Amino acid sequence: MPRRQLDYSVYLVTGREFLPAGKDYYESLEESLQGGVTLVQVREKNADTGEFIEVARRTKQICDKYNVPVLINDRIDVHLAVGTAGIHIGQTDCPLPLARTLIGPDAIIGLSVRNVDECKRAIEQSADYIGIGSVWHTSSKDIKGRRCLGPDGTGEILDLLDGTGVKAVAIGGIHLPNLPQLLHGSISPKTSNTLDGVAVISDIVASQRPRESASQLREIVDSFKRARLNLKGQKGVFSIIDAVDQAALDKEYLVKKVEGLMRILEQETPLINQLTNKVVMNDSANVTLAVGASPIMSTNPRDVYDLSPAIGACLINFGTIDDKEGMKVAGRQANVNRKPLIFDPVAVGATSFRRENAAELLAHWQPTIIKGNAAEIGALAESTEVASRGVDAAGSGFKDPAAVVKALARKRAAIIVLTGPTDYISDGDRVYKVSNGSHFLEKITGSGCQAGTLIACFAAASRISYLQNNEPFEDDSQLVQGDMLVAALAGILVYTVASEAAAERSDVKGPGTFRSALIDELYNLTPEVVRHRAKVEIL
Ligand SMILES: Nc1ncnc2c1ncn2[C@@H]1O[C@H](COP(=O)(O)OP(=O)(O)OP(=O)(O)O)[C@@H](O)[C@H]1O
Ligand SMILES: Cc1ncsc1CCO
Repeated sequence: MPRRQLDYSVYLVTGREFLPAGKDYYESLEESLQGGVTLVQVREKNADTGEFIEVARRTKQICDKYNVPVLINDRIDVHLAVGTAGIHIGQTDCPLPLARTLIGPDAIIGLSVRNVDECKRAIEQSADYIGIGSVWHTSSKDIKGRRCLGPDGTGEILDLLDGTGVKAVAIGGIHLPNLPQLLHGSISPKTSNTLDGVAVISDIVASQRPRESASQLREIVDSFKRARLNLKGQKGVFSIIDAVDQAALDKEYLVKKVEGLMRILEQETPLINQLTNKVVMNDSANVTLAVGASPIMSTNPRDVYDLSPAIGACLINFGTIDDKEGMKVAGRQANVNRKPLIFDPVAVGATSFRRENAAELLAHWQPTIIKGNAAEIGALAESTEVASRGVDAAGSGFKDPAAVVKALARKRAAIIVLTGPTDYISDGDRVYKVSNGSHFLEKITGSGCQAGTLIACFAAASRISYLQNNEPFEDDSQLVQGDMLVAALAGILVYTVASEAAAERSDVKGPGTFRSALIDELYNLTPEVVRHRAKVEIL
């Protein structure tokens, strides 16, 4: 008989030590079940055997009322005494094959895994599920300086589970604000496998209102699962639903969408917060104004926190890495407030300092769109095909740029924009190729940074378009609402088309006059000119 299937969506791990003062454990447990907890693990680190059995027995009694299964942390004897659904063991607890012989074929066994090797062993030993962690630092477990996996490390492990039937939950530092980031950011790069649920302790146990806490977590997990079902198969991260899908493959349709977004920017003037480098700050603010949006270059952690609810999108460009704390807060708040977050990892491949900073930021928040030149995208993709020369890329580029952007989009669960004489944009499913632009863009500093700024402006417009029209799009659990693939295309197209118009002007004599002509042409650009000049291919 196959073992019972559990619903891992919101997996509560108990911890009486985290209860708020005056809150009773059983009362808190019952409220959390009413809020939608789907599975409970009784974890007692300090109780003696008799007390553990008593807590487990009463926990099971309450969970039975809600038809929610109970697992026991570590202690096979307690599981056998109480007759729970199974056990959860760690790497240093009773070995899984021995545990299986002791508890029989019908009970569930879950195993904690911290890396790919432990996951492979868990599959070999036929664990029913694995608990992947720690995803982030947490006060409830001593992880002794071990590196946290982050959403992408979690995704690498999920790749191994595809087709095995082994289920997976993530654990460690998971809270309501970072839950969407985790769910989306951990979609596995090769097989698009996803978490079956998340294990939480303090968000529920330490809450004065565990019912609300559990129900908010449940809502996010449920809507994420619905969205994945809607995406059917191997679609990209931000794929739109089938009705629009065919149309999205049509160049005319895309250009029309870009035109619509240009109008929205003019009408709505979204505020774009840009944590960017000292070299380009002024030009970036001016191109923002030229397309109708409103720039603010705020970097102070408190300030970016307060601004986040009011902005249309946030750009993080670490060209001069001056404000890392501000970048952390701004990115995290963009995720919390579901605002598009555009990451421009300037010269990330050039130094280990930059690589480490990019890794730290990417473990802290989930970008919506990542934009870079060939060296930057190559560094993030861990490819050695393109070297960097400071902030520029050296050499002729990738042999198969479309494959690079597609794979990285899947790995990072973000839209990827690769700039250069030809630009490639992908959501992990489709790839758009844009052949507009001017060689003068290579002769002014920060053209890539300005392209990133414009992508942020159009991401804000795309979100507004979604909110205004309730456009048919993927489920509400998406980290950011609106078609971010079209937004990225719009930013690149508008910038490169305006650069062509600027380069053709008779008063443009070189990079200096080109630089100011470019701002004028962005300001004067009409949707009709974009339509006329657009060189977009759908690969
Ligand atoms: N030779 C070219 N012909 C046409 N367009 C170009 C050319 N080189 C760059 N571009 C365009 O310029 C913009 C910036 O791309 P690029 O790859 O040069 O960025 P970058 O190296 O990050 O720049 P920076 O470091 O100066 O910010 C993109 O929109 C790209 O399409
Ligand atoms: C030149 C330069 N140095 C750091 S950032 C920057 C702008 C182009 O990326």
